[in-house]
Amino acid sequence: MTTPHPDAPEVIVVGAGLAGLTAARRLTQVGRRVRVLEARGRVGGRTHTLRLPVTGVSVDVGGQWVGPNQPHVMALIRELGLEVFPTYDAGQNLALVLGHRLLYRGLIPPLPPHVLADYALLSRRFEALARRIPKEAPWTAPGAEALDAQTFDTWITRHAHTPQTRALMRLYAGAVFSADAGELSLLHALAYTAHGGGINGHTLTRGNALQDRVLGGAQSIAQRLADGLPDVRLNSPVMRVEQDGAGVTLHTPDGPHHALRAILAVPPTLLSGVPFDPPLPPRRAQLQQRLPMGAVIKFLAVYERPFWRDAGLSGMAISDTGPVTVTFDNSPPQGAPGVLLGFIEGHDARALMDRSEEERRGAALASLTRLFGEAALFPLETVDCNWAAEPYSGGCYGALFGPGTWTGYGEALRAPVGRLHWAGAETARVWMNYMDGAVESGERVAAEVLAAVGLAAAGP
Ligand SMILES: Cc1cc2nc3c(=O)[nH]c(=O)nc-3n(C[C@H](O)[C@H](O)[C@H](O)COP(=O)(O)OP(=O)(O)OC[C@H]3O[C@@H](n4cnc5c(N)ncnc54)[C@H](O)[C@@H]3O)c2cc1C
Repeated sequence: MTTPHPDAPEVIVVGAGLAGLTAARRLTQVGRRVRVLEARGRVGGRTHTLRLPVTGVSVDVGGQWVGPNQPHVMALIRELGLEVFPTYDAGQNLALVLGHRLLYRGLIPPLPPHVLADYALLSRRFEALARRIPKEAPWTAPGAEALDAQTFDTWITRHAHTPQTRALMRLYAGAVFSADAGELSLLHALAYTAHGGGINGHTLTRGNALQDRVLGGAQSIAQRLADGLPDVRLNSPVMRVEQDGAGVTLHTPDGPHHALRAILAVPPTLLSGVPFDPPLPPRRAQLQQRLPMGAVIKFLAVYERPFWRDAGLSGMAISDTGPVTVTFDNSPPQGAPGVLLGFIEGHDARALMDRSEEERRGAALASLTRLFGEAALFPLETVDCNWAAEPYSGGCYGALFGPGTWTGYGEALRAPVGRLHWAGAETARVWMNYMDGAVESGERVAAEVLAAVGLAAAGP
């Protein structure tokens, strides 16, 4: 490895998602020379805004919601001069649970009183446990080993007394983790829930994480960030990472890139396929093997108008019969055309992820029709994003922590390895696996790198 050239970047950021670009912005703002290497031909990573060809409407096929309880991303949106608009939530919600079609307002459908009591007890018990978990370091929680030795589903099965309560909690896992409850450690489910201050923080609109969408699409945050940076290189997948006493060398198809330090702001599991020289410490290497990505297909159907609003429906629905298990009204702020968003998650996503787009479309429209009637069968156009098919994401919304991962490997999640620093939504100390967490991790890692290299003159 050669000593970095004086004109070379001081810091290389791998990944032009919200985490990497936030870190690059903060370092650039204090005069550091930064290069961003991005594998895809676009910035934004797990945020992706598409303009649809037939109707011309813009839709987010990746992350989209932000809320007032998410200070990092909200502050960044303001700083970049972007605006948000409220999620449409007027009218009644719809639930299909165990074959019953129910209309309701708020979070919980009008189930029989004994079921509501069961759900209230179970969710309170779950949230009380969640409050005991330190979000930044779940492995230090009292009784962490026992909580991490069982799955969320084991806990649901043991403590829920009615099939409806089990169905609702499993829907929570699908909607919030894009996974089945059986794929998640209980400790992870609790810690993650704690990031939102409870179940409602993750699942409700007003005052919570689903309150707003970004005008122009969520990808515009990344685009604005990148526009302010001098050296963002697209189509530059990092294929090998080297470090020694003098600096780091990152190899892309265009050749080597040298710097003093590197920030790796990509989903940890993707780094399992990247050789490191010297090899990463065993705990870090095994951590990367143990963080599979969730399974989600985000499906959007565009209609001339939001016809469900005529029937007094909000467009928000939950269903324990897939493949679409959660829907929202995703129409633009002016209310036309009408856009229905359907999430396909966990086992439902696995059943469809290897099928053709046409087959996924047919299955998703059948679900929307079951919920909203015949009119849902005839959209002007549809689009979906099958995130498992995206090689530079590997799935979404984020990494899943199965049993044993937090307690066995948690300490390695953010600990720098020599000149290598870790960022990304998976490493967030707040709102892990959300856009807010990605931004927080970018801020945290920028401060970490500055502490290592100093604010002024370049030096190791
Ligand atoms: C369908 C879906 C819905 C979601 N909904 C929401 C939501 O409503 N609200 C919310 O807050 N969050 C949501 N999320 C999650 C949110 O989008 C992510 O947590 C966040 O965008 C992650 O940002 P990041 O920078 O950490 O990672 P990423 O966005 O994944 O960025 C990592 C970047 O690294 C690049 N990369 C990977 N490997 C390499 C390599 N070897 N070399 C160079 N570059 C590489 C990738 O191409 C990518 O651009 C959703 C995600 C999805 C997919």
